Amino acid sequence: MPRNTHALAILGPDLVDKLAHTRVLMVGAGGIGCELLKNVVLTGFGDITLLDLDTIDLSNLNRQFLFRKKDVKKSKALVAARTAQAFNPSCKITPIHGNIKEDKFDVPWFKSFDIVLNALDNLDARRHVNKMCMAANVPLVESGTAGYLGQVQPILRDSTECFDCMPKPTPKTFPVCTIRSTPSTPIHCIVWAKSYLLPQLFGEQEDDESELDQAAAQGENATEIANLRKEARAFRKVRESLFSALPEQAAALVFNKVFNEDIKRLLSMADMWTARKPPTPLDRDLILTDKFVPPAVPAPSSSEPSRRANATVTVNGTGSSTIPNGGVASSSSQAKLKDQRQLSLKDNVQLFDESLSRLAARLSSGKETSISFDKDDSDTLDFVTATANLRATAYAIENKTRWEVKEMAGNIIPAIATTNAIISGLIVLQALHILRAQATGKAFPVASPSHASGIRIAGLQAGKPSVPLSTYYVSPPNPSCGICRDQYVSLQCDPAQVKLGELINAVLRAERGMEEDEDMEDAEGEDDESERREVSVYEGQRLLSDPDMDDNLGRTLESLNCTRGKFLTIVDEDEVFENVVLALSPLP
Ligand SMILES: Nc1ncnc2c1ncn2[C@@H]1O[C@H](COP(=O)(O)OP(=O)(O)OP(=O)(O)O)[C@@H](O)[C@H]1O
Ligand SMILES: [Zn+2]
Repeated sequence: MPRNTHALAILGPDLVDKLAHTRVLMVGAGGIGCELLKNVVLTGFGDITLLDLDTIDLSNLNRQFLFRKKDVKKSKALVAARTAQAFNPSCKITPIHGNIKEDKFDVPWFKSFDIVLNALDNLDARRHVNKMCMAANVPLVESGTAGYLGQVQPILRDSTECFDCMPKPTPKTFPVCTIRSTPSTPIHCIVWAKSYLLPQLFGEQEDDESELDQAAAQGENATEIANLRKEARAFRKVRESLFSALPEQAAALVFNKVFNEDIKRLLSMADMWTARKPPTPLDRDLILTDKFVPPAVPAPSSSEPSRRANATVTVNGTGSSTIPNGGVASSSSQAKLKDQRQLSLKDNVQLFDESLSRLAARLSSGKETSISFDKDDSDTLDFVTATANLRATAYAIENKTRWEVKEMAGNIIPAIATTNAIISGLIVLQALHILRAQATGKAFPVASPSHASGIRIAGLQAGKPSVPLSTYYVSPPNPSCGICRDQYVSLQCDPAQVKLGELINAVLRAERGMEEDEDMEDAEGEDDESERREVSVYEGQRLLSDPDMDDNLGRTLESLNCTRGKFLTIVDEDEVFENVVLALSPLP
């Protein structure tokens, strides 16, 4: 039986034939990408370009089934292509180990594909591919998964909204004073450890006054801000001791400043604690000799999940305190996996000491000039776990295991192989719908309340196990979208020769329908034409010229760092004409 018998029966000969000649770009060869490549190859797509910037990590193997242990540290794109090639030797797979944002992947390069399938994990790369597909007018199938949820969105220029038509919610942030002075939940302590303490001790040395200026401008408590400024200055001294004192002394110094003196100082601001429970300074010597009595963690409110409801005392005391699931801290939990073990208060102090000296040694060795949080860097994860828990103890907040801290600090929602597999199947179905519609040569049919058949968003929803799949109508483009409503023009030129002024004149001439020899102006733009439009020119967010700023008009594009792959946006100051976006590409 020929390989495509089933595909022929299901899709029909026309579409099957089209697939063999369809050029598809796949961006990302991770969790979704591996599943998707397998599907795309087995469906019968004939010409696949697969791009990924990363190498294979051990932690990928639980769900990225095109990779084996021997492949760790090799290029994802190359290994995935090699593995999938064996599934269908007649298809051509071109792997590229690179970043999709590189300038060489410009608009003409995107135009060379019939369809683009995204299998990415970050907003930045997704937005970039969206823009390139809008500029090149190539259909895009966008996808994402988070735990048990997933979504596949077809994006078709002029027919559907694009990825950027609606603003995306920004990641949650917390007021500075909550993080720095008045935490009330574990995440507040984790954010403090990861984004404040770790950078203060091991990050780039920069003054954090501007963050405080901003907080003051936003009306946060003025005395508190003044105190935080003092504290920041005191930190510089502590940081120096990390590299001059013996490790044991340095750990004690940092501990006492952060978990004792700073907390005492906060306590002295009585008005802060009239409506909330004051923190308890930690005494290092008492903790290490098992004599410290930590403040009790209040029982969780009834809205907490029930498995926590029988928690009685603190999770972080000495050997005698209980942990939420009823065991005794430290001793009985030692049998558990290291990461999932509930640490005692003393364990946390020891973990603090060890990780602090490991991090200090890394900076002292001179190999690194600064260290920032990375969930896969165990020194930073240990440090954040220990310091977040110590702070939580001082504030009578529940402690977290190293495993939980990793999830919370890394904003990680566990990736589920089955979700990726289902979503990858839906991506191929969406691609087939689009290709079939494309073959008719008419506008894409988009489903709406009055027109049931057509392209839709497909998703995997939570909370309804009986109906896991759902579809949604696609919205039309947002008329004010700055990405898909702009006019894109591919501009082939030699940036070393063309000057910005010449370029603007050429565009304005085109707008007035004039021939080149009708033009009276030169590059430096001694223009005396009253009807000339006033325009501003931007590269990305960077302003290159406007009616009052003509310094750059005589400069070449190259000298302005406007080369292949960059976009120049020409904005009509009178808003009569829509923005024109020039996509710079090389001469043939
Ligand atoms: N700008 C980019 N250019 C090319 N590939 C990218 C870009 N940004 C992300 N990727 C790739 O997209 C893939 C996304 O896959 P996935 O979400 O499974 O992430 P992962 O890095 O494999 O796993 P995890 O993040 O859970 O450790 C990754 O392989 C990543 O390298
Ligand atoms: Zn848009």
